[in-house]
Amino acid sequence: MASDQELEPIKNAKVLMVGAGGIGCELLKTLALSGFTDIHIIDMDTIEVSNLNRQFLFRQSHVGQSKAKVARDAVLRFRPQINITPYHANVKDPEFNVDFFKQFNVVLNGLDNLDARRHVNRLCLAADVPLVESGTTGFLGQVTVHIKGQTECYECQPKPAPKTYPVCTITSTPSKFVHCIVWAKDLLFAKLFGDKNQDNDLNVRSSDSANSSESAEDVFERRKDEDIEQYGQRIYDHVFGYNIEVALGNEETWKSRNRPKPIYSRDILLDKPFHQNGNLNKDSETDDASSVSAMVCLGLKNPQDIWSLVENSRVFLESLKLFFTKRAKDVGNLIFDKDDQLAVEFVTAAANIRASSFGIPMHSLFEAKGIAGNIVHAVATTNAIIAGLIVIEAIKVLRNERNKLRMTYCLEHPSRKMLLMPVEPFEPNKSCYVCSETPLSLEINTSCSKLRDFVEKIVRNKLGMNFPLIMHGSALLYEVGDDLEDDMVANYAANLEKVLAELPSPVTGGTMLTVEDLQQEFTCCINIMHREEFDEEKEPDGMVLSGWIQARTAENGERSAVTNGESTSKSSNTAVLEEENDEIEIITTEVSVIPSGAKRKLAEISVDSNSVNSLAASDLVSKKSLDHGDGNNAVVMIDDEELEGIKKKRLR
Ligand SMILES: Nc1ncnc2c1ncn2[C@@H]1O[C@H](COP(=O)(O)OP(=O)(O)OP(=O)(O)O)[C@@H](O)[C@H]1O
Ligand SMILES: [Zn+2]
Repeated sequence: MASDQELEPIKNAKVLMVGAGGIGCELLKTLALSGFTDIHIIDMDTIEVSNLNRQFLFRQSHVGQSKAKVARDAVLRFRPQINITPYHANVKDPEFNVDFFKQFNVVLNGLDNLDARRHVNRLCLAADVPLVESGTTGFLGQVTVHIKGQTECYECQPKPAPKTYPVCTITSTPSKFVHCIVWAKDLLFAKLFGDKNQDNDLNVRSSDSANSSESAEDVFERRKDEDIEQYGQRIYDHVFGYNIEVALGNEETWKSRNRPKPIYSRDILLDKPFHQNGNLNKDSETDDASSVSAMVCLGLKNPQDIWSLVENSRVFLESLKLFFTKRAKDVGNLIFDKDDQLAVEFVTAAANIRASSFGIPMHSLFEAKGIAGNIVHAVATTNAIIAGLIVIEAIKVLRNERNKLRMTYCLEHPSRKMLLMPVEPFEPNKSCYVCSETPLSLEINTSCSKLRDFVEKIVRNKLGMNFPLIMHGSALLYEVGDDLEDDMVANYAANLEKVLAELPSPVTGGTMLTVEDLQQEFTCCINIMHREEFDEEKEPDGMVLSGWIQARTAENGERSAVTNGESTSKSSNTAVLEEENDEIEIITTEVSVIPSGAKRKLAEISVDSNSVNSLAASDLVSKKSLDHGDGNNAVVMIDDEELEGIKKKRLR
């Protein structure tokens, strides 16, 4: 039992929790039961049915209500004497500025995306408030402590890039089910139901147009004289039949691979009644677009069943038809969403038919949804363990027990009979552009790239700034803010459309730009280097940001640099475990959010499409990672020798 004196720093502490989801619910409960009396909590979300299995402060009747507010009410029921202040808001909102952060003794993150984590990290640095950061993915989890000037900040280690697949694997030579899912989701689904202006590398030429001298017709366009059934069958035959035959013509490709088999709807659905077993669900007629389901229409009930090729073909045609008849308003704007039942049905069916063609085992809708949505099912126990560890570290921070601070990793399999691995925190990375003053370098074609490209791709996406201000010497090139004069707004808008070298204060090779985020109170300098050409596949942004290298470790010398993680907006608490330079990465990935109108290159096609969030365990744990199935989950095994190595890499 702790003495009154020991409890004093806890009782007097004012803490900020960010996120009231899986970790957040556990954390709020544990804080309240540990003696904390002044807790502020920010969460921007409302409660969803899918949260109820693990976010135990919420009940069915709370669905649709603010997570932060309901969590507060639930905890006050068993700890009525404490103060909990909820904010149903985005932590990136301007009200949560440096002054707001300064009122807290410690900030505790229970977030699920890189964007928000980076933002909180910067505010904690600017306000000089310690941050306890956390993340879980299935059985894996981690808690890290970040104190300005004493330990690494959250961004000291660059986050790994999302897992990507070579374009040709996706379009021509899939060998795993995940390749078929990526094809179905990022190419076929996007082509049929998404923004027509997006880049898409599906073969759009049919046999008719290939033979004709006229310019190729896009086979994915519905013809005027075609009913929806005919259209669906034509798409089916094109993507699973004709395109495979075309691919088979390239003999070289198949010398070392199994040849795929073209599949035509007439061969699969021949003589089969349209609705199987007579169990068509006639009651499925509904006007509610969100509940439209091909499975319901076809009487397929169990999402864990693996459908036959005939069933997959039926679901493919039915879901395509339903999109064009019941969800016609959405067509043209759709982005795959794991919570969109009809989209998941279509993608499952399309991926399975393609898998069947390439001799790859088919999967159930449940499994396909998990792969397409990058879902690693959350484990409530991991969240509870991690929340407990956050509170332990928070208490050490409040008691100023600097030497006792630990970053702790929750493993899937015990190592030396231990499931939890504590590691002393690292010192700050001297080349971190966030917590040190090291300038970054940007290679860019200053005579073609516009200021807008620089702002979108570098300042917002790579550097994660929300309210940027860009200066060249004393000349202001760009600024965002509510209180700007009209002529300044017009001036900055005009600057955005100018190429760098033609700005009022020209930006060319050798220019040093200062970029500042007024809300995050974060400044960094970027050394501009002019470069004429970029490799479209390897450098799709047409610019390369560098200078942010990994810190030295005592034993290994320089760590190799990995690329920056991308910023995102909405996310889900999902994860993959990836190999990177022989080290383990625990990565929280996010559901695709493709900004409307944004064009994506095929080179960027990935399971999680465009964003990754990492809690960089990479520098701590050597690994043997056994990839299971489609690479979404991996078993971590750490042997004794490796454990010794970890111990040696401690903060000096
Ligand atoms: N920028 C942000 N501002 C405030 N809260 C945020 C922000 N980003 C994420 N969050 C919150 O962090 C919490 C993370 O919780 P969790 O990882 O359990 O995700 P979830 O959305 O509840 O569940 P799932 O994604 O698995 O359906 C969510 O409640 C989410 O609303
Ligand atoms: Zn740093």
